[in-house]
Amino acid sequence: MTAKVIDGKAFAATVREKVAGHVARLKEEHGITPGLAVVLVGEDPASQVYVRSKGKQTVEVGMNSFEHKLEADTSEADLLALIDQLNNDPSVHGILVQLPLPGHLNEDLVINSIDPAKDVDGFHISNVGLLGTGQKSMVPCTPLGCLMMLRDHHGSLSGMNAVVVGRSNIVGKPMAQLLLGDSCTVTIAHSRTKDLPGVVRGADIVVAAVGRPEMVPGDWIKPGAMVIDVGINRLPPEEEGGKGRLVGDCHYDSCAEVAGAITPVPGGVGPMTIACLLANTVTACCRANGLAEPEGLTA
Ligand SMILES: NC(=O)C1=CN([C@@H]2O[C@H](COP(=O)(O)OP(=O)(O)OC[C@H]3O[C@@H](n4cnc5c(N)ncnc54)[C@H](OP(=O)(O)O)[C@@H]3O)[C@@H](O)[C@H]2O)C=CC1
Ligand SMILES: Nc1nc(=O)c2c([nH]1)NC[C@@H]1CN(c3ccc(C(=O)N[C@@H](CCC(=O)O)C(=O)O)cc3)C=[N+]21
Repeated sequence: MTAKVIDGKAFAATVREKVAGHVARLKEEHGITPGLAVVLVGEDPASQVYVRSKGKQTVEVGMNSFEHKLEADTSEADLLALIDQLNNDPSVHGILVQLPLPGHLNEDLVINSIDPAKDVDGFHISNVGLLGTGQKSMVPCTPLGCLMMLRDHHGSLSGMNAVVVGRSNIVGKPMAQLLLGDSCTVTIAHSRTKDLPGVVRGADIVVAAVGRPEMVPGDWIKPGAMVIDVGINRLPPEEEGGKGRLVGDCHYDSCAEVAGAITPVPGGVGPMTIACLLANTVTACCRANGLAEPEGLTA
């Protein structure tokens, strides 16, 4: 079997089109322009690339983009003061603080200082609790993008065995919650899991969010399973120079031989993450203004 390739890049473009339509309507009918503020602390090159790409796409769908770049040695008090200012700015509907933060800053404290209604990452404890209890919340962008692709490819996920490899707060745990919400039987695996190959072999849906290049080989995959590869790993550059190849947490070629469907890296989960960030910003803007929120853009 050769897997169907799930084209996250193309899917993300359709999500952005929907977002752009809602943005245009908000402007025409209500005179409101959704705004997204992105805060970057420090100069991590990968983070700078993502922040630039988010800003560009925010503007392309007609929203306002506010970029705040702070020095790597910014104090916690200064960062909290900026967040307070953004919380109180009515032109800002979404706030994203790029992670990871430099070590001297308390990530939990910073994230929990964001107004939950503007927390478009869905990382605030209040949104985590709402998601865990099946209530309306802001849903983390990466898991939301994965869920959209799974539903689009398969329809109902009810009763399927899903294995999420990785238990981070930003990907693994919220992914498991969303799959549970769609009535999957969910297993969360991690570095202490016994017989990981055996666990993964039982999965109809595999979501790999580990951060280890090409860790999941094809012989762990049940024939016909759906493989969602969240990993973004840059291999060391070759001698000829250049940036080094980008690979996922799954060994693409061998997994694609057995899977029913697979997301590539790049061009899979990554573009969907950014599209869902824009979708969450429109959703937050509608909620803030007491307007009906767009359908099909959240879980
Ligand atoms: N495409 C996108 O939009 C995004 C991509 N990413 C990428 O996804 C990957 C995961 O990110 P993130 O969740 O933040 O990573 P974290 O480092 O926070 O978590 C990694 C998880 O993988 C588990 N793990 C590590 N080694 C193994 C192993 N050998 N076997 C089984 N489990 C293991 C860890 O287990 P334990 O808890 O026991 O240590 C941990 O739960 C990264 O490559 C990251 O770059 C992240 C966010 C967005
Ligand atoms: N508060 C916060 N929210 C995040 O959502 C967040 C974060 N911090 N910190 C970092 C991770 C990582 N992340 C990615 C988003 C898009 C791509 C993406 O678009 N990747 C392209 C390739 C990009 C390239 O070539 O480098 C692709 O997969 O096709 C990747 C990774 C969001 N994250």
